Amino acid sequence: MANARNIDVRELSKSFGDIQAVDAVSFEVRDGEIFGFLGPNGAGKTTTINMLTGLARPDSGHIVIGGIECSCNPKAAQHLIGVVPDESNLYPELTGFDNLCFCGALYGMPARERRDRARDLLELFGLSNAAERLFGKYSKGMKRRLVIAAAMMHEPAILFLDEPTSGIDVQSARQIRRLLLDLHRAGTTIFLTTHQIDEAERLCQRVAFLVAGRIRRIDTIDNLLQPVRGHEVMVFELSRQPDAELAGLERTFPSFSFSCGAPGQLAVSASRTIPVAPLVRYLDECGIDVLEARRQKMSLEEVFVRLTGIEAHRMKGRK
Ligand SMILES: Nc1ncnc2c1ncn2[C@@H]1O[C@H](COP(=O)(O)OP(=O)(O)OP(=O)(O)O)[C@@H](O)[C@H]1O
Repeated sequence: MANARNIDVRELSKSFGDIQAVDAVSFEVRDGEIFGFLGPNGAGKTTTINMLTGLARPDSGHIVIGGIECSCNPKAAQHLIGVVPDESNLYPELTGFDNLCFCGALYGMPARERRDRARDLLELFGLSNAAERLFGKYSKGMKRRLVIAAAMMHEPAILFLDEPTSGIDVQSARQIRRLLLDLHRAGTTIFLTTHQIDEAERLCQRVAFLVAGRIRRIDTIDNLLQPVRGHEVMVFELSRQPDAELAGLERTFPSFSFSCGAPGQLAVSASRTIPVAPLVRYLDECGIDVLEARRQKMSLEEVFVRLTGIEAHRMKGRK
């Protein structure tokens, strides 16, 4: 059924010369959810969001936003959406307030209405004190907040954000995540791209894992975390490489799995709590000192690595 706040994407593809940036991607974003598009650099996230927001033309496929087929009626679809690009699209020589009013004018809002809305959004985004300051003088975090406010001027049902917290300080990123959760609570559907797995875990109800232009998996965070729930991993830093002791460890502790990672590192995993003392004693009897033992939190990151084979640190490389 047509719904003013959902997105339906079928078999969407786009290539640049020989590069298949997006390859027959299909997914649905449900009414009022925060949906994350997660993938490493070059996975095709920006190309997808650009097609969804009318900034790039698909080679093939269908995009339906709020029940409107975008290729037939792009203008009507545009009215339903707000877009927060990865680069700022506002004017440095205008104040924050004037930038918002200008965006409102582009959407045909009457002068009074856009001034009221601009004031409300500056308040909501914690920027009232900077309303009359030039946008060019804002800090990076303030700029990002104003760019989101600008995208919300015409009260869109659906908000698109490309890497909303990349390149800003931790506190501003936290503030932006809080704002997105507030918008979500107010009923806005949010589609965001990110290469930060922990951000997706904190914000989204569902995520799609995108690798090399294709979707590997789409599911709720809850379902994705199911296989690692109750699972525990301990990492031991040792005084020497424990390769020769692996067989003995496996015989003595049959319910644990052991693997050697970085030099001098032993990873122990189990589907129950791992007691540290017996392992330390065993290693001590083998003449190996335990320098450090730490419990690893099982997270969406672990699930992503298992499903895609891509290590988390590769996700975090910047362009
Ligand atoms: N205008 C373009 N011309 C040529 N190739 C492009 C263009 N835009 C994107 N690509 C290529 O398409 C692929 C997908 O790029 P895209 O920017 O969509 O990925 P991404 O997941 O957003 O990555 P990032 O996190 O680095 O922004 C990459 O191989 C990229 O080099």
